[in-house]
Amino acid sequence: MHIAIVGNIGAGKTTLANKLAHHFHWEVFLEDVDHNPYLKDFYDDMPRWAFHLQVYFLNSRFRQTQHIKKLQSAGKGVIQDRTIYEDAHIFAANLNQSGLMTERDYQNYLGLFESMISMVAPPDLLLYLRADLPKLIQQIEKRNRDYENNIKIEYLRNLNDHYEQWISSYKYGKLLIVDVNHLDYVQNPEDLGTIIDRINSTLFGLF
Ligand SMILES: Nc1ncnc2c1ncn2[C@@H]1O[C@H](COP(=O)(O)OP(=O)(O)O)[C@@H](O)[C@H]1O
Ligand SMILES: Nc1ncnc2c1ncn2[C@H]1C[C@H](O)[C@@H](COP(=O)(O)O)O1
Repeated sequence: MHIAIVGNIGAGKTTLANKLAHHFHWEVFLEDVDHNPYLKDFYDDMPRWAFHLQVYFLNSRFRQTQHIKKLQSAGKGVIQDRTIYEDAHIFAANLNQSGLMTERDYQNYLGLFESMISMVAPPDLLLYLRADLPKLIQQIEKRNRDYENNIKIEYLRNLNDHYEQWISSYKYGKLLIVDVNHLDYVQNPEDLGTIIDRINSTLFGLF
């Protein structure tokens, strides 16, 4: 079983991924953030580092999918924090449309993505954490990563628009949308229980 958690920056993916992995006794795959050699530079100068960062994330995410595939064939359950689809359909697309990644670099990137995606199996369940801008901003501030302090509201809004568009046409498998605007699964175990019930119901028909 493979559940992938998707959503904008600060939506609560990592927090939920860890909690679900603990609950189901499955392995968790987090993003390569702390050792990412481009992320800080990217936030300082997006046009300069957009292509480098996208190639880095794409490769890191592709490796992760191959690792997940092996675990799945060994019968293990996996929770994944963010997917390779978001790199291309959300982040790279947004950078290109916002004029922060040239058409030449974007087409080059897409070529690479297309070559890789045929070898990627979609998750059994895609769990989308939908959050409005105030919730995202509040949680990004709460997490307080230096390099995210100057993220523009416009950037988050554009990403949210891309998420909504992508989710509305997602057809690779089961999809569960969770509105996290009024959920606090950090403090409130009942909120976590509600999400777990919905996962069980969507995946196994249980409640
Ligand atoms: N539903 C929630 N309610 C309250 N706080 C949350 C919730 N989800 C996440 N947080 C907090 O918000 C911050 C960002 O969450 P995180 O899981 O790192 O988001 P993401 O991985 O989507 O970027 C963390 O400090 C986390 O504890
Ligand atoms: N593909 C990506 N392009 C640009 N930025 C990305 C990409 N994937 C992740 N990120 C950034 C967004 C955040 O600053 C960190 C971690 O993501 P988070 O949603 O907080 O887990 O990496």
